[in-house]
Amino acid sequence: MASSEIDFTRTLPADAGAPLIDPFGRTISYLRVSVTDRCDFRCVYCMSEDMTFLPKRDLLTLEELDRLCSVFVGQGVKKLRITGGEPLVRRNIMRFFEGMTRHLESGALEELTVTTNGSQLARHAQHLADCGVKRINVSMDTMNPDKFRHITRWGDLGKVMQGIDAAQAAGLKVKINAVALKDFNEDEIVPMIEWAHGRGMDLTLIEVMPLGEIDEDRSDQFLSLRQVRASLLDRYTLTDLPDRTGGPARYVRIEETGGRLGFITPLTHNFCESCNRVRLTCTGTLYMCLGQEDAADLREPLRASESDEPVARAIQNAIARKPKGHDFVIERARHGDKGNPAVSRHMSVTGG
Ligand SMILES: Nc1nc2c(ncn2[C@@H]2O[C@H](COP(=O)(O)OP(=O)(O)OP(=O)(O)O)[C@@H](O)[C@H]2O)c(=O)[nH]1
Ligand SMILES: C[S@@+](CC[C@H](N)C(=O)[O-])C[C@H]1O[C@@H](n2cnc3c(N)ncnc32)[C@H](O)[C@@H]1O
Ligand code: SF4
Ligand code: SF4
Repeated sequence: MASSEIDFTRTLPADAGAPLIDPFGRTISYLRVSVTDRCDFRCVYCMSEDMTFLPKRDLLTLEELDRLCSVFVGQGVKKLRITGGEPLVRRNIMRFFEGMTRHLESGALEELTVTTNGSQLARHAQHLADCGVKRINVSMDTMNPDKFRHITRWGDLGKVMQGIDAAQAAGLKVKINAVALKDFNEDEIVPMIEWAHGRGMDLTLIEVMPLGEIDEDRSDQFLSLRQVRASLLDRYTLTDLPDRTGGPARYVRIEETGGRLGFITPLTHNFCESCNRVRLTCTGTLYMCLGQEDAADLREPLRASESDEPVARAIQNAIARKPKGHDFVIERARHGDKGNPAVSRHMSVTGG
């Protein structure tokens, strides 16, 4: 079998079933997988313009990714989010989605989903829906085409909009993610709420996090969502909702629009105590926390044996080292420390 082909006959490992529980008693049921570090955009808060991406030979093949994800599913992972870089630019990525469908069909996996910049969505939306994807997150920080080109360095907002149209036409539930950026989209938050809710989409606002070196100073970008929420109260009635998606967002209902608005505030609100996730990179490195450097190599045990046992054991050992939480320092993000981010890798390595 060619290495890029997926063995659809492979089911869960024989020793499946041992749940992943970390030292703080948190059950790990959510795996975020960055299938590529490459991207067709260069969002200014995420990457520098001149990025060096991994050589292709370092990447896990799609078959290896399939095998690794299947081991996680065998160990109790119920939710899989495919991210990147831009996941939809990875060659033949739809074959990977097709492969994961078997775990949805067996009931072992409850949710298969994707976070995308939307640039390639128009051509993949129907296929994603056919693979059992029900909802997706699309990142979009502005509705102004010129500002969009500026923030992504060269992205085409029209294509993203076509992608969102195609996703909704395919029956996918769409959530829009927008990073709240000082002096950039503060004045667009209300129009984006009206637009998203008018189309039946949730909107989630994200605070900038200090990950990876970029060309700009993050102190110029940081906008506190506490401040945003306070200013929205002048206009809207916000009702706190208990809703949880398995993600870190805290939601409110905006009574005037009837839609949901999420806030992801990793710096000002600590949601680590209920953390349920770990992150796998496209090279098979497992990060036990978005905000820490510690990681475990799963590629070596994966390649060392035909049996899934060594890698299953390596995953258990890694979970036993999962830290309590991140050490993001608000002041560092707010006042800047351009040359010294809290975590040296870019967000695109783990996919957020
Ligand atoms: N600090 C921290 N931030 C996170 C974590 N998970 C997600 N985020 C942030 O949330 C952003 C949006 O994540 P998404 O990929 O849309 O996923 P999500 O919000 O978990 O998705 P839902 O399943 O829709 O709740 C990420 O880019 C990160 O910025 C986490 O575990 N810790
Ligand atoms: C790294 S991207 C990967 C998936 C895809 N390319 C996209 O943009 O949706 C995932 C999310 O991380 C967010 N993100 C990237 N860098 C960030 C940072 N430094 N702080 C906060 N969010 C960031 C993006 O806005 C996006 O919503
Ligand atoms: S946020 Fe997503 S689209 Fe933007 S540069 Fe990072 S990986 Fe690419
Ligand atoms: S920062 Fe780390 S511990 Fe906290 S929610 Fe994110 S991954 Fe979990």
